[in-house]
Amino acid sequence: MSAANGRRIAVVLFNLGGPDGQADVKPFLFNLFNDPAIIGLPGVVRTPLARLISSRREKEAQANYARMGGGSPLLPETRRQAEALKAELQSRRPGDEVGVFIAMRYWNPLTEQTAAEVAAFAPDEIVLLPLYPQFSTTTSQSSLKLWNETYRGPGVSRTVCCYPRADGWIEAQADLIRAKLAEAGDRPVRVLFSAHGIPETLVAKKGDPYQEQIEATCAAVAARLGPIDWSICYQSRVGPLKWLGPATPDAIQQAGRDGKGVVLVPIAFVSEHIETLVELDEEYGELAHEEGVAPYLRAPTVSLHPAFVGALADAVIDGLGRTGVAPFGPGCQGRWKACPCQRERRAA
Ligand SMILES: C=CC1=C(C)c2cc3[nH]c(cc4nc(cc5[nH]c(cc1n2)c(C)c5CCC(=O)O)C(CCC(=O)O)=C4C)c(C)c3C=C
Ligand SMILES: [Fe+2]
Ligand SMILES: [Fe+2]
Repeated sequence: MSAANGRRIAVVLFNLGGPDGQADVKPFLFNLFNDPAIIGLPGVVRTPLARLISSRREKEAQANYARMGGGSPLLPETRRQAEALKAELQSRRPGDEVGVFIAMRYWNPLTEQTAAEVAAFAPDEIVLLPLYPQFSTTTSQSSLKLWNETYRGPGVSRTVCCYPRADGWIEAQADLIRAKLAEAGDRPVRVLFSAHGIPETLVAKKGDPYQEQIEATCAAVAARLGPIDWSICYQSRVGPLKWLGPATPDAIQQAGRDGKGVVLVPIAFVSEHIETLVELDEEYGELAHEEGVAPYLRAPTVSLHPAFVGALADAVIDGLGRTGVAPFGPGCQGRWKACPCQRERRAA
């Protein structure tokens, strides 16, 4: 089926998902820890372990979600981004019929439901677009793998693997940080780019490009800001493995020892949720206060920033323009080392 004057284009946005209410916390955590991309053990061990961890973690996680009204704001935030992207794409391609869908990895709307909705939309073309600027086996690859195993409808698929240095993404970040630097005035501050951590072994043994892409994003944002004091740190550590470091709390303490305030910048998230509103604002805000780190300012996530929405639209249009069966990263569907983005990286 084709739109009257053009093509039917489905854009599928991928994100992690979050519980809608308190009763969803445990099954959401179970889905997360039962993902082989998160716990790389055979199912016979992983599934009971996921049950155990989700039971043990439930109360504490529920208390954290309760601080945001009971559930995660991630889905409503992502819906607003989907609407903004749809409006932008419709204005850029008035002849096409565009549908923007959301597939969450661990909570509703889950991949299976979205795959059925996309199939019913009967697209001519599909662009798979993770809401993770930096590619990781734990996030984008996990979502894309499940999508490719699940979707059985029509349409030619193209994948946007990642966009760690996309112009609009970098500009949106820089713009939001500039506002916080202006708020700091002449008080000395360090810009701390805080990324969600992953276990070190994923980088060392699986060659996960996440850390390298985080570093690429931070360098690009810092370059656009001009001379500033900046460093990178990693938040949200879970479990017994060694994670990427330095840890964000340590970096905040270090800033204090160096006599600096902090502008904290979430650099791997594109919307607000538990990891920004509770962890960065409340938990680390308290730590900064105890450590006498002042000012402690947190840049908002890029959310609906027009430059960011523009970057997503650019990525979709770029993806649509790629021909053949190797668009923007089929390599990222489990074979990301062969992806064009990795070739660009090696050439840089
Ligand atoms: C760049 C984004 C993310 C990476 C990389 C990532 C890896 C990762 N996460 C966990 C464990 C948890 N993550 C949780 C919440 C959460 N994680 C991300 C993003 C990334 N995770 C987001 C956007 C969210 C928020 C969802 C929401 O509900 O608002 C949680 C649940 C919260 C908690 O209990 O702390 C867990 C657990 C691991 C183990 C991992 C890599 C191995
Ligand atoms: Fe996470
Ligand atoms: Fe790629």
